[in-house]
Amino acid sequence: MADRPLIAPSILSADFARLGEEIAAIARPGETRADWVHVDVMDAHFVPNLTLGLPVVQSLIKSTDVPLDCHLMIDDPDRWAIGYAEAGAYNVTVHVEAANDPVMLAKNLRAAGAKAGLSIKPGTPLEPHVDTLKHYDTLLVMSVEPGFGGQSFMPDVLEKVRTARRLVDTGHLKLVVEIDGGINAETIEQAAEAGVDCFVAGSAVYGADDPGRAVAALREQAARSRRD
Ligand SMILES: O=C(CO)[C@@H](O)[C@H](O)COP(=O)(O)O
Repeated sequence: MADRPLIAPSILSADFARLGEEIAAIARPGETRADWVHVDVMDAHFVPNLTLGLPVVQSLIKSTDVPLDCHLMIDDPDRWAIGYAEAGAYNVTVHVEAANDPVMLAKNLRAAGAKAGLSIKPGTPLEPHVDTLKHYDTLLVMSVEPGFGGQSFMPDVLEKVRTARRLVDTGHLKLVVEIDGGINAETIEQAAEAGVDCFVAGSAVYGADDPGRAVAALREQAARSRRD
């Protein structure tokens, strides 16, 4: 398990006209600093929303030293994901429902210098992919249907988190278990109890008056609730 809970604010809930400042607000040294910046790339095909792509990510990488956690909600990630790794993204996550050969893609992402992540939608079972988990650095369990921020947390997915936690702990895998969707002061405790390492939070961070303080508060709450 990660030494301390990781908090990854999702810039989907930030002001896109002031992205640099919004990231700077969670990048100052100290407890208010985010561990990763979560970047939701959406193509209006895999999900019914359109956000940003590689040129914006390239600019963000130049503008911050907080590692970028790129979550690709796009069709054909086998073709597009590598560009994010080559641009210097810290972690590149693709959807198991979208990739043709997610294991090969993970190998290519690692060869390009990035961590490789696999994401699963709420309705996608984990079991068929258990044997492949050793090929990934992160497992992003979606706790809302991907596409939009501000949705309600789906507690049913916690069973998948518990399974993933057990597999990581018993198999000594170096896999960060990440959760995304509806994480806030009310829901983070159950996610932490289930064994999540990294918490993506959009509206709970960027909807707060002080995003940095929200990061610190979420991390503290998760730390109190995690099982060690
Ligand atoms: O990937 C997604 C949505 O598809 C998420 O990253 C959301 O952006 C999280 O936002 P909140 O649910 O925390 O508001």
